[in-house]
Amino acid sequence: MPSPKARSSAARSGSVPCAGGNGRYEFVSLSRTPPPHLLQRQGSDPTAARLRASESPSRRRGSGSSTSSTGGQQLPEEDCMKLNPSFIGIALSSLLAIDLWLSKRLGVCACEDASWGSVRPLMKLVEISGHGIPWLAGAAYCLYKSDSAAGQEVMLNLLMALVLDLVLVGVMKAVVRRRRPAHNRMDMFATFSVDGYSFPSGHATRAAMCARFLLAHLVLAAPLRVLVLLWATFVGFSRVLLGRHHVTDVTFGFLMGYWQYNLVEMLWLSPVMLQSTIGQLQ
Ligand SMILES: CC(C)=CCC/C(C)=C/CC/C(C)=C/COP(=O)(O)O
Repeated sequence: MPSPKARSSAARSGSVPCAGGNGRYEFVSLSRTPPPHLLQRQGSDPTAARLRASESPSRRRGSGSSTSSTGGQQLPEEDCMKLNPSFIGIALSSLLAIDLWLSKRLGVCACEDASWGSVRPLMKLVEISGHGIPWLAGAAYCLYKSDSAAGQEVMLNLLMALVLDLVLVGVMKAVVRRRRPAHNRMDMFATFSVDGYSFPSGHATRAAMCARFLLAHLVLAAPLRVLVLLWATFVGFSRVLLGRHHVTDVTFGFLMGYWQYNLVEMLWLSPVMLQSTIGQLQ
């Protein structure tokens, strides 16, 4: 990406971005002699060289070398890279900047002194409602108490889904290693070491996956179904309000949790498998 310095000096000298020898953009002065590689291709006519500069990058590709020359000066490859932002690179950096800015602005319960600090205890209750321990304990208890084969099957698969979620999120966090927002206070209860990382939000994956699971396997009245959806949304949103996560951590977490439910359906433990598992335990 062109540095502000590069941009301002380019503006002063009337330079324009143009193609380097390897199809990347360099800054070339319109008022000075064009670089030799442009002159080589166009003879000694600077106007023709300027016209070539507006060609599509794909047409220029393939004529490259590992260094590029500007005004007769050899520039190392890395210097040219700084002047050659790709569209995806710019889009990602912009998204990241918006994400950081928005997450900071929305972290209104990040501490007691924050603008909505008084509702922090309530947000922490929402946090506990989406924590792994109550869900694992609840599913294990329901499995133990269930006296129908269908109920046992559903609860065993919910347990399997919760463990799968912990593993997949743990692996993802360990690979991506994104730090939590700077304004987060690390006062969460019962965390693994990978929970020091931010991407994706484990609460968001669990909320999305469990909401889909409950809606698919429990017979619930319409108001309860709405409540489940509202709960899942609120768990995700509360992560940003508490300052625990960036907006993108939660958005990706929701998508990952939604997809994880598909995986659970694919890996669904059947009654036959259940019988043999119970038989082995007895
Ligand atoms: C039985 C057993 C080993 C349970 C472990 C449950 C546990 C400690 C889950 C971690 C839940 C947690 C704090 C996730 C972090 O969520 P984020 O939304 O902050 O990523």
